[in-house]
Amino acid sequence: MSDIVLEVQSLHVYYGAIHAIKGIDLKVPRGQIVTLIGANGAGKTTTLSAIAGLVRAQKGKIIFNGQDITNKPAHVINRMGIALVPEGRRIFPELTVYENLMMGAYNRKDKEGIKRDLEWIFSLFPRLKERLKQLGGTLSGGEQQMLAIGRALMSRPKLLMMDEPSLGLAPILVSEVFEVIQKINQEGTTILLVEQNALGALKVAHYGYVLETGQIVLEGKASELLDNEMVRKAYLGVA
Ligand SMILES: Nc1ncnc2c1ncn2[C@@H]1O[C@H](COP(=O)(O)OP(=O)(O)OP(=O)(O)O)[C@@H](O)[C@H]1O
Repeated sequence: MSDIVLEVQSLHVYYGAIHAIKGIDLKVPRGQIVTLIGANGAGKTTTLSAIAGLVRAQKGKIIFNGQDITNKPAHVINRMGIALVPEGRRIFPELTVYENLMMGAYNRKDKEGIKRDLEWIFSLFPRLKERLKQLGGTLSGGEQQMLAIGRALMSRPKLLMMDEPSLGLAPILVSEVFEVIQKINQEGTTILLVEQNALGALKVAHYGYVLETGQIVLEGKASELLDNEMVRKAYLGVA
């Protein structure tokens, strides 16, 4: 199998007359964390949505594990192994933590595997284990984010996509989220991470793309982007 899990080729997305994505190319190598950074409205969410089959790609191709998944239905793409943790911690507030996690495993039948993965998620997020019977809506913001990530992991994705997982969290939880992202990756999951927190994202990522008004304006190893003058000025707030 190729070393590239995901390849986006010349992707264009329109919302009516708005040309939101203007020919994006990106690659996610197996086993890595790739981050897509950029300001509000740059097109980060739209890119993830197109990959997940939630918005239509008008032009271009999306290749996952060598298969063309462009404009396939979202549930098919999910079943093929791509999970999305959407922006804003969209968990089910009226379901318990356990039920929320099991929603992520809806298309699995391997009971033993599900049990093993639950234990894995508890080792990543011990607080979820303590709150298993609590309703999702009663969790703190940080715990809901952990639950949203845990639920996505319950589908055992080959590619985990996360949209602004650190957004709106207290600083201590922000570093916790980045630590857990790194741990999930070290334990074998390939990750495409969208973030406005460029510093946090570039510190954990292997490779990064900078998106501005629907186009990639810069890409490189994360360590090089951290040293790049344009990135430092525009995204890290340092000279
Ligand atoms: N449903 C929609 N209908 C019309 N325009 C949209 C829609 N969603 C996004 N857009 C526009 O597409 C562009 C890209 O938006 P997108 O949400 O992908 O950016 P983003 O980088 O993810 O920003 P954010 O962090 O705010 O989500 C913006 O100009 C936005 O206004």
